[in-house]
Amino acid sequence: MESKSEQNEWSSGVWAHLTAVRQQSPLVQCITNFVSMDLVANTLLSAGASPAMVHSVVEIPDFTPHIHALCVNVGTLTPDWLPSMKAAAELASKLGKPWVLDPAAVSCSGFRLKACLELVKLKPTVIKGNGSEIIALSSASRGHTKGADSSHESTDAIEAAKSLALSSGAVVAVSGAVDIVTDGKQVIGVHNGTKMMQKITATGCSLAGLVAAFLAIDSSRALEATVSAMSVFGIAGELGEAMANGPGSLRMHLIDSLYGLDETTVLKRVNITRLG
Ligand SMILES: Nc1ncnc2c1ncn2[C@@H]1O[C@H](COP(=O)(O)OP(=O)(O)OP(=O)(O)O)[C@@H](O)[C@H]1O
Ligand SMILES: Cc1ncsc1CCO
Ligand SMILES: [Mg+2]
Repeated sequence: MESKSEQNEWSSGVWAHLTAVRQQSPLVQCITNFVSMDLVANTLLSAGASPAMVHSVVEIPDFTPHIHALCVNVGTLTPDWLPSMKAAAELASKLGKPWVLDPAAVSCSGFRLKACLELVKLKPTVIKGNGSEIIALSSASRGHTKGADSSHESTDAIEAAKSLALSSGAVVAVSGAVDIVTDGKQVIGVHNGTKMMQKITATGCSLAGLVAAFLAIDSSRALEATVSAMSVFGIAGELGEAMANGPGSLRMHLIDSLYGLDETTVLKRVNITRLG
């Protein structure tokens, strides 16, 4: 059982992170899939960050030095996108800017798995995937694929996440019923969120973008910033679901709830535990 004071510490950390994002409005470059661009950008705006979907390899040398964080998502990867992703990731790492890798649907082809393994070598600050994605990336093998959806519980991926964190040096985050965050030693569980979020495409991609925004304002504490982003997004989903009639209206209410989140609600709803 988490002690009351530990839970309070997590809650005040989550609120402090959200407040900092709202005050500093970090610029987050997103090289993300076509399905997710709109929801990722709107999620970042609602949280107070500034999204920029800048993809072209020719723009990266000019633009990436100005960003505060980067999110790379391979959900609709083609061979002509990969050089942009690698160039942005390499530059972000070189300039000490935090970046997030979302290995969306990594198991769907050998091409995608190889691309993700190459991106992992470029030192992402955080790797965020669903259970199946983290298991595949950690073992560098495709196994069964359900495309962008997970066929595993996030808790099935704890050992894979720890092993990937240790081999890559990244904090690894697994989204699902319980969001798992690990640096290979500590394992934290974020119990916010609602099942219906799985019925909106790109909620996981949006979460990865949000993690990038939170890293931008606390990059030296990647594990804590990631936990905070996951809790905030989950709480917005919980509040959104209470107003929604189904996934379509949840999408709208999730964005509104994220925008309107206040301190009392955050302090009351944060549900974070140490799992190891
Ligand atoms: N069963 C569940 N209960 C509570 N919250 C959930 C559940 N499933 C997913 N979520 C929440 O939904 C969000 C998206 O996670 P999910 O694992 O569905 O992402 P994903 O598979 O990467 O999605 P996508 O690829 O469509 O972007 C997370 O914030 C997560 O906490
Ligand atoms: C549905 C879908 N297909 C490729 S990426 C994506 C968005 C969720 O990851
Ligand atoms: Mg995903």
